[in-house]
Amino acid sequence: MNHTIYLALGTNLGDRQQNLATALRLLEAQVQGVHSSPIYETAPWGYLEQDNFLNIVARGQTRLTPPQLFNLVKSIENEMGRVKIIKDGPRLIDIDILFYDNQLYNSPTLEIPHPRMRGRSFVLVPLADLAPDFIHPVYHLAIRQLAAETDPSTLWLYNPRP
Ligand SMILES: Nc1ncnc2c1ncn2[C@@H]1O[C@H](COP(=O)(O)OP(=O)(O)OP(=O)(O)O)[C@@H](O)[C@H]1O
Ligand SMILES: Nc1nc2c(c(=O)[nH]1)N=C(CO)CN2
Repeated sequence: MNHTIYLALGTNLGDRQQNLATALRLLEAQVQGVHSSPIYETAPWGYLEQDNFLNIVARGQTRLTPPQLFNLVKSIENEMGRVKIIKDGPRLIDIDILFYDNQLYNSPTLEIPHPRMRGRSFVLVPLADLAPDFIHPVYHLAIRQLAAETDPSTLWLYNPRP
């Protein structure tokens, strides 16, 4: 059975546009029909003394279960040489699982929907580009409403190089 998933990707180290492209290519091994939002340049959230991020949200279909999908995104983060030194600090690539159909999933290492998306413009604005009418299965609000709660001054459309 195919499941519709939404992933949030972020990067603020090295060649950020290339990092997003590499992560999407690696995802495509196990996720079909990958479609991504426009790229946004976003002010750092949390730990502020770091460079701006590029953020996107991607949708796709997969036969993987939630834990298998989690293993895939972690292996891509590791393969791309992520080094994590500071909480909320700089990273080559960060991939969060936002939704898995409209299911709820909870384990000690994985919670779906992602529990920390509310208030994050860098997640909700690109998500609203792909799925404005999707109803969040916990908050019971449309993504466009959740995006409207966030501060739009913290992100800009990024002009990708060709
Ligand atoms: N839906 C989810 N997607 C990704 N990670 C999740 C999810 N739910 C729980 N986690 C857990 O969150 C942990 C912390 O993730 P990570 O190291 O990427 O933190 P972070 O990206 O700095 O913070 P945040 O998760 O708030 O964006 C992961 O190791 C994972 O176990
Ligand atoms: N703008 C922005 N800020 C962040 C991001 C991110 O992806 N974008 N990720 C973080 C760790 O999850 C911490 N802060």
